[in-house]
Amino acid sequence: MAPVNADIVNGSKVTSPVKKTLPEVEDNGKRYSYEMLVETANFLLSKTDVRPVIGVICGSGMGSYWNEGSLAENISQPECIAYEDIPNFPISTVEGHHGKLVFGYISDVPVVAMQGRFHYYEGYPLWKCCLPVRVMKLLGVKALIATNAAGGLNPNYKIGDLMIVRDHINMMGFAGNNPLHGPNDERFGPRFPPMNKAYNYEFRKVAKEVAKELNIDNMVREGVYTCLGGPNFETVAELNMLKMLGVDAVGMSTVHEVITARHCDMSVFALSLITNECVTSYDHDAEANHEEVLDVGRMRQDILRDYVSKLVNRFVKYLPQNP
Ligand SMILES: O=P(O)(O)O[C@H]1O[C@H](CO)[C@@H](O)[C@H]1O
Ligand code: HPA
Repeated sequence: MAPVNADIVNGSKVTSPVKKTLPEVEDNGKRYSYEMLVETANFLLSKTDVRPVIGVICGSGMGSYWNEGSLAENISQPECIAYEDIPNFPISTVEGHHGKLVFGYISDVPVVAMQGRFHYYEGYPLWKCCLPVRVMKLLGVKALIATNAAGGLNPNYKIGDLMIVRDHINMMGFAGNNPLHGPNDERFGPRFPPMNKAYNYEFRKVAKEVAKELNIDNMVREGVYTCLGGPNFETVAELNMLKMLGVDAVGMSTVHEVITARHCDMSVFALSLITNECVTSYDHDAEANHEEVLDVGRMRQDILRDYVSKLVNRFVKYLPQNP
């Protein structure tokens, strides 16, 4: 048997090499009412004059932290509010996820961006991971742009490609884990929302046109995303199963956010950055890791920033008008 690591276990007394306070993420089954989220939205509206119509979720390494030149940094007249200062909001615990809402303008369109999202593996139930999406709705947001880092399962995909999400497979939902699980508040949306038009057709069409205009169509794909619970990356057998099911890219987010957004009638566009190749053979030496995910995000940040800026500018024409 390998000797016990003396840095971790000192005699019978277990010590931690790095002192770290872990965040409280347990909710003890408590759900947030419509009224509580109205309180959160009103708090935010009192802190800024920006009235966002598009919400952006920045994926891992895709503006999820403040980095010169990143998508989030491209927001003009930015007003940042830390998650920990927002009533009823969870806090970000993942490396590379900053934990701030940024209000401001992209291409002169008022937006709110999440610099850091919430994942199931952090310990949050799915409804809580998606709480910001409902808050966005209450702020007046009409369309959601969700970006994510994902492993490329489609053998034609290369690291650094962008995948427009055409559809998803809700693997966690198959096991009954759904952000809409529990009592339904009709003020957000119906008990049984349809999902066959989850990813807005016009947005996807425009995104392909814009890719051509920016001369990046050789790296822009369209495919099916799935979200697994994480935090471990997948086994070879799991990835081969997902491949058989028609999955093109694998991640640990987005699906529940999209379901929540569609439930409350927001239009949705989602974009995956392929940060690593999914390993589907036992002969392959590579191992997925989060550092690579963040590095590829940095590598593609300029392209992503310019692409999303142009998308915001074009999507705005397709937003439903107020009655
Ligand atoms: O989906 P985002 O937040 O972009 O991040 C992806 O990258 C992380 C793994 O490296 C996971 O959190 C996965 O979901
Ligand atoms: N699997 C799951 N989530 C991910 C991956 C992956 O390969 N890459 C980035 N997020």
